Amino acid sequence: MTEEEGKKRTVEDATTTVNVVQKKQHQNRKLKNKKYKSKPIDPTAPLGVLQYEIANLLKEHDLTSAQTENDLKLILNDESVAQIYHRTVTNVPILQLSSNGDGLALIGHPTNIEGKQVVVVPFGLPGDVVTIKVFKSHPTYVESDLISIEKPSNIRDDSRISCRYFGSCSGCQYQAVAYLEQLELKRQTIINAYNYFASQLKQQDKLPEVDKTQGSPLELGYRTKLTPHFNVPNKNKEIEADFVPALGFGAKGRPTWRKTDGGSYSILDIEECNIGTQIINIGMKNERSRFKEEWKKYKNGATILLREDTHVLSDDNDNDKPEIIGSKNADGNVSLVEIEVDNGDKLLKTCVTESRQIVKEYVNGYTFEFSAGEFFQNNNSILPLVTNYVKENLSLDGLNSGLETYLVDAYCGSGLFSITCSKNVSRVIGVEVSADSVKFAERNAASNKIPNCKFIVGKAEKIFEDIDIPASQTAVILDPPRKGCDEVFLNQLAAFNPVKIVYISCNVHSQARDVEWFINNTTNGSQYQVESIKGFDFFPQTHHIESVAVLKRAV
Ligand SMILES: C[S@@+](CC[C@H](N)C(=O)[O-])C[C@H]1O[C@@H](n2cnc3c(N)ncnc32)[C@H](O)[C@@H]1O
Repeated sequence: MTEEEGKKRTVEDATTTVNVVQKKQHQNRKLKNKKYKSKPIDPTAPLGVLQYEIANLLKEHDLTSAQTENDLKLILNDESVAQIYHRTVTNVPILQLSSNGDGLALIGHPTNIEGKQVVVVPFGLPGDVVTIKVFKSHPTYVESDLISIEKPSNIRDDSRISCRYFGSCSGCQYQAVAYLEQLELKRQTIINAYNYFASQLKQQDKLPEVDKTQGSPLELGYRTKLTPHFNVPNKNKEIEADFVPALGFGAKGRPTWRKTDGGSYSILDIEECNIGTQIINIGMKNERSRFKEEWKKYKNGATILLREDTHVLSDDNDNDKPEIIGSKNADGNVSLVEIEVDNGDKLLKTCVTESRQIVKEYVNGYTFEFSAGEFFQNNNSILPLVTNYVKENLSLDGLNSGLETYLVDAYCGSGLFSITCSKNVSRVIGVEVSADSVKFAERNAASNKIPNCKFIVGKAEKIFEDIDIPASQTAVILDPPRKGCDEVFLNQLAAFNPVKIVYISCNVHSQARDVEWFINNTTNGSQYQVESIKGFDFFPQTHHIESVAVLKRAV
């Protein structure tokens, strides 16, 4: 610690001592009777994962949870105690990164001289030394706002930040970090996830080393879908004649004590988003102008859909020109972006705002159509790399050569993996709960001239009702939503006993939980080994990571 840092620490400790005295004085006052109500949390959702991260931080620093508890009853019932908790703290070293991309640190406890508080610092990077304002308390941690960076981390380079909203928008966390470093941070998120949620497999030495994260070919301008939203003020609230609500994304690092003009304090007004594609940003500009006129028609808030639609332009056939429907500019013309890609194709991009409108994407030579409001992956640039990787890891080509091979695509959406992995497979069966997506999966198989795909509407486990393909010649793709697979499905998957499982997930925590449960708790699970785990960076500049785990039946 430098002399200057030492002085700051002394000031902080002195403040803490004064606060303890103040707190004791206030303890004698009559308390109101507000109670803290904790809400149930999915352990694999960000707040659930935070509890694992806190436990890990305490272990590393030899602290007990009793030493870091916050007295919520006191804070809720005595304003002056709340003021003691919610204070500015200087000279705070950021120790770790949460999987949500926030810094984690330990600060002195305001009412327990022996204790510490765990503090979450948005936009803090490990190695930063920062000044923070604590503004909200929870039983096991406090939330803070980053006020200033006293000493930057060696992975921080603020000159890299290319978005004017970075630091107050909840969308991106890592714009100040070099891209290769971002990939390493995300690899660490995967390692941590398996440590927390597959700890038995870790202890049993049944987990491979996590591979290097595959980067996205586009680091900015990649998002083909954005959904800015707005809230309408309560009709009893007086508003200025020219008032327009904020239209954008969740605000972060801007707590209620820092009020701004207009809109809800929880939504940040956004005019452009530099992780969005060019046409999505043009659509955002168009729709913002329209929204200024039209927001009063809405009783409550709403979300505006901006989804990129792509057409390959054919020079020689005028009849092939696409029907152009999409977001219009102030002159009433549909906004278009024309680009030429490496193979010489000319692509025409529009921005669709109607959730039922059909849009197109091109992946690895295949064309996909789907309803704009339904699920489709959001970063087209990385899809050829992911689909190739999944295909290679199904290893259907080399499976007992001469025999027929089969693929089951559970949670198949509009057929992305079924279709891109269908070559050299005898049959593909996809299952998907959304009937609309299944309709498009069938249509996509037909338009791509893939005759061997069949799709079923239903929950993933429906696939096992009448399965007539041999498990020893079958590989299974899983790509569930964030909450992961349920036990009913995993039990039936294990009973079916396929040779290979490729599990793709946008929530590596539920993936790790499912992989451990499948191997250690299902009938045939112990026959499987985890062959590889690799991250794919679908969302550069953000904390999100897509993880692909490959499981192989060893016997
Ligand atoms: C992450 S998306 C993956 C879609 C597809 N694999 C793709 O990459 O385009 C998850 C899909 O699972 C579907 N889904 C959600 N719960 C399901 C369930 N219990 N059974 C089957 N499909 C489900 C959703 O509708 C969604 O299309």
